[in-house]
Amino acid sequence: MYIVQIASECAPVIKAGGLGDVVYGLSRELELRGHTVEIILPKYDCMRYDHIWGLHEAYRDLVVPWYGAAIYCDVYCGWVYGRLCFFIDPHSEDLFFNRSCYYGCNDDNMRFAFFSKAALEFLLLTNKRPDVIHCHDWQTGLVPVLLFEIYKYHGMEYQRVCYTIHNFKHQGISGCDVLWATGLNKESYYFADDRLQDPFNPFALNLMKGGIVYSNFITTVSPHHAWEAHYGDFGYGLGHTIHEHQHKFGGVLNGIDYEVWNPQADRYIPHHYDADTFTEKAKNKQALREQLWLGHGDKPLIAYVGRLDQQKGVHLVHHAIYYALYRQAQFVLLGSATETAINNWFLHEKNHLNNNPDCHIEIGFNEELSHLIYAGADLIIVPSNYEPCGLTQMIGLQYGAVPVVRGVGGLLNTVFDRDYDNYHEPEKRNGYVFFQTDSQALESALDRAIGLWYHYPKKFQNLAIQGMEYDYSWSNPATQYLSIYEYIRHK
Ligand SMILES: Nc1ncnc2c1ncn2[C@@H]1O[C@H](COP(=O)(O)OP(=O)(O)O[C@H]2O[C@H](CO)[C@@H](O)[C@H](O)[C@H]2O)[C@@H](O)[C@H]1O
Repeated sequence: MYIVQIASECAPVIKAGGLGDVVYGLSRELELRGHTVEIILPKYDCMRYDHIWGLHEAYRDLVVPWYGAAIYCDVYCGWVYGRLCFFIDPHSEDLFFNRSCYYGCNDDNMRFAFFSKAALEFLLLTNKRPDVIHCHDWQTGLVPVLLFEIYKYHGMEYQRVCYTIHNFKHQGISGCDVLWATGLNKESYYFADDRLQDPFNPFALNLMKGGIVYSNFITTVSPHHAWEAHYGDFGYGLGHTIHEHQHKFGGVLNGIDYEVWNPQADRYIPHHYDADTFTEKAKNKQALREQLWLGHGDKPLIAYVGRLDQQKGVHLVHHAIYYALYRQAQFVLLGSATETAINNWFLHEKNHLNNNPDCHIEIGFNEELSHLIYAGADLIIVPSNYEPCGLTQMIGLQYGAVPVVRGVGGLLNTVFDRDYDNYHEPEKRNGYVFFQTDSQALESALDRAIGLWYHYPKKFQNLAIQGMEYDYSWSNPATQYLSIYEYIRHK
C-alpha cells in the first residue's frame, strides 16, 4: 500500500510532543512491513536539520492557490532516519514557518490551513496518488475537507483519509477567512452543524470537526480515550459529532518505537541493559545524578518528563516534587511550558530548589537528556488531568522505570496497579494507578511505590522487570492501522 502522512511533526526532526513520535514510529513500522510511506511536513526554520540526511530541493515553484492569488513554494526532500520526508517551504511575506517555533502564533489557523492546502497541491501536481492519506490533529483537519470538496474533482477521486486525533482540546477554531484563503469559499455551506460549524460558537469554524466529518475513518490514540471522547467530557464539545460518526471512529493504542526507545542500544545512555542485566540500570542512575549534580545517597529517583500544561496535571507534578523530598526521594523534572504563568511557576521552583542535592528541574526541550532520565529513574509520574494515550509511561516501562499514573485515557490501557487490579494477575502488573485529582490521591500511590522501593527492593525490581516485559511496540497498532487502511480503501 502507498501511504502519505501529512502532519505538523515528525520526530526527531520536528518534535513538540508525542505526535512527532507517533508519525515517525508508525511510518517506520509500516515500511518494515513492505508498504511505501512518505511524510509531508512544513519546513520550519527551527526544526532539527541535523537529523535530516540528503536534504535537497525536490520541486521548485509549487503554485498554491491562496486568496484568489497564489503563494509559491519550494518543496525539499530528505531522509529522517530512513523515512522519506517532504518539507514545504512557502515564499510569502507571512513567513508561515519562519517563526522560531512550531505553534503558538496568532495566525496558527492560517499557517496550517495553508500547509494542508499546499500538501494536497503537492500531491496533485507531482501525480502522487496514495491509497491512504493519514493526517493528524487540528492542524491537518482541513485535508479531508479540501480533498473531498475540491481535489477529488481534479484527479484525486480514489484517495482515502484516516484522521487521528491526539488531543481533542486543541481544535483549530477559526473564522471564515480560512474558507476564502483555501478556495473552499461557500460560507453558508460550511457553517452548518453537519459540516464545520463549531459546537460552542455558531459563528466559528472548527477544523478538527471538519476532519471528523469528512474523513473515511477517525481514530484517537487509545481505546479508553475513544470511550471518554464519545461518552464523557473529553471530546471538548465534539462528543456529539463523534456520536454521529461513530460507525467510522475507534481507538488504536499508540506504540513506541523500540529502535529509538531501547535500553539495550540507546545511543544517549552510557550503560546498556535489559531485563536480564537489570542491575546495570543503577549505573545510569549514577550517570544521571552526576550530570545533574545530584547527591548519591540510597534514595529512589522519581522523574517527570513532558509538557508542562494543565492537561498534564501540573498541580500534581508540583506537589510530587515536595512530597518526594519529604519522603527522602529524589526528583528530576524535564519539561517545557507554552503558558507563561506555568513556565514562571516552575522557573520559580527551579530557583528555589537550585541548591537542593535531591532535586533538579530542567525547563526546556532536551531529547538527549530525556533518554538518560528514563534510564536513570526508578519511578516515572504521569498525573494527567486527561491523557489520550501517553507515551512517557510506556517509555518508562520499557526502561524499567515504574510508572505512577492517574487512571485516565491511555494510562488506564497501559498501566496496571500492583496492589489493586482486578483484571491482571500479580505477575502481569506493572505500576501504580490513582484516580482522583487531589494531592492525597497522588500521595497514596507514591507512598506505596516509595515504600516498596525502600522496604522490599527485590519486589520493586520484579515490578520494574514485569513492566519491561510488556510489548508496547508499534507491532500491534500498525496491524490495526493497516486493517483500517484496507477497510477504507475498499469502500
Ligand atoms: N521537555 C521535553 N524534553 C524532551 N522530551 C520531551 C519533553 N517533553 C516531552 N517530551 C517527549 O515528548 C513525548 C511526549 O509524549 P506524550 O504522550 O506526553 O505526548 P503529548 O501530550 O505531547 O501528545 C499527545 O499525543 C500523544 C501521541 O498520540 C499522546 O500520547 C498524548 O496522550 C497526547 O496528549 C515523549 O516522547 C517525551 O519523552
